[in-house]
Amino acid sequence: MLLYESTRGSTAPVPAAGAIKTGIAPDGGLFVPVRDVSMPPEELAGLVEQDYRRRAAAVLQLFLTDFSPAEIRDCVSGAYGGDKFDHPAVAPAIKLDDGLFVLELWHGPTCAFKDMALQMLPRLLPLAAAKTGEDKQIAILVATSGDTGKAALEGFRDVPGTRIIVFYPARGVSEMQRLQMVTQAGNNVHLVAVEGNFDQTQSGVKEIFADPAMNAAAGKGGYRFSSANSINWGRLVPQIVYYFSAYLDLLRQGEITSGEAVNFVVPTGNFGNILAAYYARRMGLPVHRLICAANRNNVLTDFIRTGIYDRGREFYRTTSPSMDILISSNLERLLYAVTGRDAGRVRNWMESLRTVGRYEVDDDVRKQIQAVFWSDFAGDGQTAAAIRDTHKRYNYLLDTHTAVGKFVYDRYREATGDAHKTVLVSTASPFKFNQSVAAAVLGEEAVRGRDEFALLSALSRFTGLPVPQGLRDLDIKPVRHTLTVAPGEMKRVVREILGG
Ligand SMILES: N[C@@H](CCOP(=O)(O)O)C(=O)O
Repeated sequence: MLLYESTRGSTAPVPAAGAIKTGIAPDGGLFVPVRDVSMPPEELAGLVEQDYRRRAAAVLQLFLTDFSPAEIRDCVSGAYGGDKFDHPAVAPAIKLDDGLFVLELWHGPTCAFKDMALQMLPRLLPLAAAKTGEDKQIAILVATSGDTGKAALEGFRDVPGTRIIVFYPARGVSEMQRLQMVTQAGNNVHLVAVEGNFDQTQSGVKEIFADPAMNAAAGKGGYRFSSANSINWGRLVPQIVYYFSAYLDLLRQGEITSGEAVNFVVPTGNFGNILAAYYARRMGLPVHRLICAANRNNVLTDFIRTGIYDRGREFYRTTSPSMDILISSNLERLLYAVTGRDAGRVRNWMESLRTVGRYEVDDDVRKQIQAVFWSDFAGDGQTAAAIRDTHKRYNYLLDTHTAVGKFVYDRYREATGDAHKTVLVSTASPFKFNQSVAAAVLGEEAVRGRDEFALLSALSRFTGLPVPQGLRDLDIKPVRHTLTVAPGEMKRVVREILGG
């Protein structure tokens, strides 16, 4: 059975069910498999003609060895079956030109890539709780810069044995993201705005996980904590699937030949999405470079270029708010992998990040990272120009986050001349960031004074595409969540909700 250990080295290894149920390791580290996992080439070849569900089951089974094939099949059909996704391929790879494809990950209920994992985790978590003999309910704490929150609320809505509390930065999400969250229905869902930025919100949640008194209070109320952020291994595995699926689609469409390496461009803030691509590569998926696209909060770009991670910088609010992050949680897993599982070094770096706000990795680590990753960033003006130009050139509308990726892809091509076929990972529907997207394609004048819903209609007319189901009717749904607190009040709120 495949076990999972902590990147900080002081937690006894556990099966996947234990890692998923716990979310974050008790020593503050992140769970990772104790050994590399490979996708056998013959198994990969056998998946070319299969649909997304079969591909997902194959990848998941390699990691979740304590889940039976029948359990995984049920989870996969529940997550990706029926009409949950509004595209038959679930995550289609769309050709823009001979060298560039867009992997659309936003056909799920909340119009962002988070649905790819957050339709799955609510199925895995109750199973994980049962497998580990858990007698308490699971209280899921989430920090969001906009997309994870809604996808987690929707995924866990009324899931028996769970209660979910989502914290978001009060002024750090798009208006559509906010409306999606404040109108969320469900008997087990709670939403709290925090007067702070995403980093403060995420640190607040991590403090709660690490606080013995909070854990005891949750226990008294009949709960144990878990996470639906990408710190939870159960969030990452379903994200590995779509990298395989994109590659298999390109093979099936005859765009690449078997074994041909491709690049992935990934807009990322918390480093979870691109880390999933890195795991796919380690499993044997032919990947040449992973191109990490950042916005003006370019802490990851600086790190990949210099080996210095320094969060001591100004925090900007951008038109790609889901990536407004300066503390990228999942980098810890990458560091663990490239140091050959050196928990001591990882612990020291993370301690240094916590206490002095920066760390610097050794040359060997930096070089290993640079051998795979390349990074650049886009400002808001460059993001808007990428939306406009891509629409003009390909008649294809990008959301702001994907546009950051497109800008960085163009930079990458210019800088390296690399001609490998490239998949641009599209993380959200353009309708979700309608204000910035409409301003980019229709002009600032055309959006001035028009509300979100007028802009949805305007974009729908402009593209000839329907407004996605998940964004319709937000103007008539009742607002159910209005609580706003200071970062220092997050613990109190959790105690009150869980009644410990
Ligand atoms: N971009 C995220 C931030 C949290 O990231 P996660 O992948 O760790 O959940 C968001 O939209 O909330």
